[in-house]
Amino acid sequence: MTIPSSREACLALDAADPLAGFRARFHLPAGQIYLDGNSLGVLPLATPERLARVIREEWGEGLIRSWNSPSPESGLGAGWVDAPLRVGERLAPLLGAAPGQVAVADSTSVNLYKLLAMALQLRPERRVIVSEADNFPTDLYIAQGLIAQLGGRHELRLLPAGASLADYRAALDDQAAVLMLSQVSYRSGALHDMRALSAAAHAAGALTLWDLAHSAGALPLALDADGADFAVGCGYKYLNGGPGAPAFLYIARRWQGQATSPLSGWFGHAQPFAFEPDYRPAPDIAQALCGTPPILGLSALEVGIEQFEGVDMAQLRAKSLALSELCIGLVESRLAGQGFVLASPREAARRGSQVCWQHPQAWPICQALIARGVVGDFRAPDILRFGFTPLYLRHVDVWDAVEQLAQVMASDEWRQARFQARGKVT
Ligand SMILES: Cc1ncc(COP(=O)(O)O)c(C=O)c1O
Ligand SMILES: Nc1c(O)cccc1C(=O)C[C@H](N)C(=O)O
Repeated sequence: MTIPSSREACLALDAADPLAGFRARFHLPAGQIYLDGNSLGVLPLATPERLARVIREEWGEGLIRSWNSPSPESGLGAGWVDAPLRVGERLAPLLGAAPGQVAVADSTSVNLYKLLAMALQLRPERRVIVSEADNFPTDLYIAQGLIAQLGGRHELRLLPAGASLADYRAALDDQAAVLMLSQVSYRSGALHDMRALSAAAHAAGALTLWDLAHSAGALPLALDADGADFAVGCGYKYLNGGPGAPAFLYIARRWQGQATSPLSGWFGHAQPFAFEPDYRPAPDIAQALCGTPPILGLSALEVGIEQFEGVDMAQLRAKSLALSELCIGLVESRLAGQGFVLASPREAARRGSQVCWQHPQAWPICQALIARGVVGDFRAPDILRFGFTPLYLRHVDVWDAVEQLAQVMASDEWRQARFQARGKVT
């Protein structure tokens, strides 16, 4: 891609952008360039009204009857009880999943726990979970905790970030039960080849569990076609479901009914409202549910997912890469010699939707940028991270953000930020 050489050239790209119209669907705070949608997505304009309706009408008026399916006679019933599967069904096309394989529930961490335990049940003779040392900590902590609960007979085998397909093939021996990876690295934005790694895992007799926290809504996904066995992901990042939005989980149809969630709550029962004393697992994806669904969070997430209606995911991917290429090109040309080292893969096809820079002063630079209204984030020890959300970011935003970065470096602002308190979220 040729990097636009002026702000006007960026504006021209925005004018020709087929996704430009989607920006109007979101509330974007004035005076900010938000490059953190990979941590917490922005507010869809339709969300407050939808939540107000759910609160006033479904909760306020319908009360307990809102759990039931809508009734034409009484006008009551909001189908709350079906919300985890209904919203899962709406999300499924974005994940490349045929119907009946996606549910929305719990947090990503809890879903990892449930699905990792299920995957291990399906490989009872095997003892190894293969993953990446730089995986998001919660993924590793969940695996460590589960291993301890299972009596310490399993092992977490971690490959370094950047390990090749050949390295994974070598690690996937006859003891490997599960390959558990984040498809896009939260730290570097590196993108794993799901199809090739799933095939490698299957060739070794192992299953796959993919964390799609930084993939869902950020790039086209094809869980079914790529042979994924299990997957989880966050609702509050690129899906714009709001802070603490419920997470999602995917279980390939071939494994449904073959393994049981270790959290055998009543919503995963074959007939929750039969109130039987003994647990009888639902035969389908509902088995991975546990307790009462958080209706307000689910309603907000449903609105977030609706914003993708009419979005061509190939166009979204093309724009995501154009924005990240623009960031790389501009930083490298305008800030050459100022200590910024690209920490994301240079090859576009190997990147998710973020660009990360290693810099010894990444933290104060990040703070100085935030003070100027350019909100990216810092990841210890020395990573400055910019997330690109193609539905609401423009080329000109990238241009302006790099301009601000250049001004931060030219001034002494970042030196002042250095002496402020550390330990905040960004
Ligand atoms: C790859 C990945 N997995 C999981 C999580 C978070 O999981 P949870 O929503 O359970 O906090 C994050 C970010 O917080 C993440 O980046
Ligand atoms: N989940 C988060 C939270 O509860 C508070 C602050 C940030 C987050 C994040 O999403 C971190 C994120 N997973 C990351 O990629 O760094």
